[in-house]
Amino acid sequence: MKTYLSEIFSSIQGEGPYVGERHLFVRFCECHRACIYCDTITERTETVLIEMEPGSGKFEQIPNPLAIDQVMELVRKIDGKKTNKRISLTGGAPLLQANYLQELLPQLCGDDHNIYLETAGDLPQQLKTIIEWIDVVAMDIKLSSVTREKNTFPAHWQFLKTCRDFDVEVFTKLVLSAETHEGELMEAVKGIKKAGGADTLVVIQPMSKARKTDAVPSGAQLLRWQDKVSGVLPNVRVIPQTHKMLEML
Ligand SMILES: Nc1nc2[nH]cc(C(=O)O)c2c(=O)[nH]1
Ligand code: SF4
Ligand SMILES: [Mg+2]
Repeated sequence: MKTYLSEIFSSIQGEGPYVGERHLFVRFCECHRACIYCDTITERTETVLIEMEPGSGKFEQIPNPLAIDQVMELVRKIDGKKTNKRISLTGGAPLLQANYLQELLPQLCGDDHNIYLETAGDLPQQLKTIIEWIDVVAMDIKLSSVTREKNTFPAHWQFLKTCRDFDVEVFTKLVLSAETHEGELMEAVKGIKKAGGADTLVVIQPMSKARKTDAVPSGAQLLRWQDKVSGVLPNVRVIPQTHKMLEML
């Protein structure tokens, strides 16, 4: 089996509650969504860019698609000394490649890697097929007032409930822009409470300026939303994308 990857690199996790940890990022091509703030190329690429020496800005290119053995060999080469605390599967949408992950993840776990899944959080059926190998799920709850797409709350609730049913560590991430509709935000938070429980961690991630939008939220908006959200779910943190401040991958 083969898959299309866009990048493999080691960096400092820049998002969420594990911010600051060293992670090995494996980025999958292709996505079923089109968030207006997307900062990633989501098309299939001809080659995968591999930063063999972290932070060097120098990339080896290997033609896509990649077989499982090729990915395992690359991971062993880059992370031979196990300097990375976790392997972050990101995209694009890694869950679109669930069949591939069913073969790759047992091998990565066999090498004792901790698996962190970065996901749009809306493909519950695909999640079920690989959840046994996942250690941490970083799931988005997409607001249509922010993404400019149609609402997908029911899929998010099923997804979050699946994480809870399988007892897998999960946190929710709400990317908020200046255009966030407060009613939609509060509906999302109530949905999170119902599907995930009152102890579910909510990370508010202020949208970063992107190619198609510069509607970054103000400090006053973030403070207001943190107050409102914490009225429903007490465990809420505002964490910006720190790797962008550092101009790192
Ligand atoms: N440093 C760093 N941290 C990240 N956390 C989530 C990322 C992503 O693109 O999914 C990301 C990324 O691209 N780089
Ligand atoms: S889900 Fe992620 S990768 Fe896909 S379009 Fe949205 S921001 Fe981009
Ligand atoms: Mg990113």
